[in-house]
Amino acid sequence: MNKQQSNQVRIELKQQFPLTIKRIGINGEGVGFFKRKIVFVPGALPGEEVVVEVTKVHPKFTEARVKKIRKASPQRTKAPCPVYEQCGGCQLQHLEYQGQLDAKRDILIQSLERHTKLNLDELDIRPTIGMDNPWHYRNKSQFQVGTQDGKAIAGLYSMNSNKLIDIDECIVQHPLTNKVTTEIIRIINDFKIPVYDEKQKRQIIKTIVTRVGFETGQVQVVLVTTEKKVPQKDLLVQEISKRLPEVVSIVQNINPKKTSLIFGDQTINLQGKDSIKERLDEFTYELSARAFFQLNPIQTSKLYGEAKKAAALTGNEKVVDAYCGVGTIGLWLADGAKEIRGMDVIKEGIDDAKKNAKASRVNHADYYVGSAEDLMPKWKQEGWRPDVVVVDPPRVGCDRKFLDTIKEVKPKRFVYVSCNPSTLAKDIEYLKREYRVEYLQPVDMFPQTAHVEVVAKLTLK
Ligand SMILES: C[S@@+](CC[C@H](N)C(=O)[O-])C[C@H]1O[C@@H](n2cnc3c(N)ncnc32)[C@H](O)[C@@H]1O
Repeated sequence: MNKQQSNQVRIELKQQFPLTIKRIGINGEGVGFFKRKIVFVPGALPGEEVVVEVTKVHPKFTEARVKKIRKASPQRTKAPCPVYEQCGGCQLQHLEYQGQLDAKRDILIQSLERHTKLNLDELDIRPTIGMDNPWHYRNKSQFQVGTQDGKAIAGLYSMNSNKLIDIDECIVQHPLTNKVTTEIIRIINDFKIPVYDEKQKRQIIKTIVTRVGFETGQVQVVLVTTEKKVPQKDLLVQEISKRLPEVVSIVQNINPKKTSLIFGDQTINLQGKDSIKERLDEFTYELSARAFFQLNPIQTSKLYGEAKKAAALTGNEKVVDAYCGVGTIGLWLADGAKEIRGMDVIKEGIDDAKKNAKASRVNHADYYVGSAEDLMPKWKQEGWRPDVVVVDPPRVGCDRKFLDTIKEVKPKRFVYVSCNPSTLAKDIEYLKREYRVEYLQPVDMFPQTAHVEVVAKLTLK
């Protein structure tokens, strides 16, 4: 069948057909082709032969669900989480761990195929670095608060509906985050503290965020609320301190907006410190509520180790730690660098970064509040040029203005730590005239999910 004919193939809603699954797609779904049209099937695995039913038809792709598995993958396994199907927070629990690691490398390959013109046969794309025990790895939970049968609950909104799934034992979370959230909900119910304002028809306590220091055992609780005033706030704080001695910091963050962003701009200390401490190898980090910190501390050491390897410092380099958060990567690289400059848009993160450098006796690192796209051109204009640049941007990738400055400043090495292979691929493509990709190293920061983290080493041509 030629291409024109294949485009004329009509796929109808509820239509059923057999499908062989070829790959895992970027969102963790199985990917197959029906008469050359791409079909996404959540829950299906590579190598499987399934019968699917079409659930949605789009101009360029089709969504379908598994009706029957005719031939199952030998890597299919039973997902241990009781709310796996409803929750949607994890996408790959039904795939054995080695299969997940392979799938993540393949997702990276798919992104490079899609967004670059690189010859993939010539690229060194390494096997994904996994975890020994890929459970209970998350140091932070962000559970939404709601009500069910008149009682407060905390959990995640289902991927496919607006329903809040009550979660009291999430198996990818550190047990302390589960314990703390469950106990706070118990306190709210014990004292009948309202989480929803019936009159105003709005949520009062929106989200309970807990972050634990794996090495220190310290826990911070952030109560995200729509306004400053919360009924029985003092009682709630007092009970949390009484029942949960591991909680060393309780803060309130006010976010009146209805957005997907958890935090608003205002944070108030309610009890204890403003931050908690965490240790990774020999470094101690101070973490404020809004400051970014990697979610999987065990893999973070491996990730930063890879960043350090790729930076290949000799002691003489001026290094930029762009999108630095609390300064973690820069500190990791500090003993090999002559000078380090880091920047981040979150002021609390930069405040923490300065404290962290001081605590680690690193005197040759400076941290600045501001965006990478504003500060890099400014430094260039002032005549300050780095030899090595490490970036770790959010999912949207690097700003073009920042990458344009990199092309002009021409650091010898550009180390790209990425949490989104699509934007990584686009940015690599944008830099390809100036930079050669030496290798790409995926690291599994989020077992059981389809998220892929990669360290890419680029060198100046
Ligand atoms: C993925 S985190 C990386 C943080 C840090 N490197 C680490 O490993 O913990 C991305 C960071 O980029 C910051 N950020 C977002 N947009 C930025 C921008 N345009 N310029 C600088 N930093 C930015 C965020 O505040 C966040 O701390």
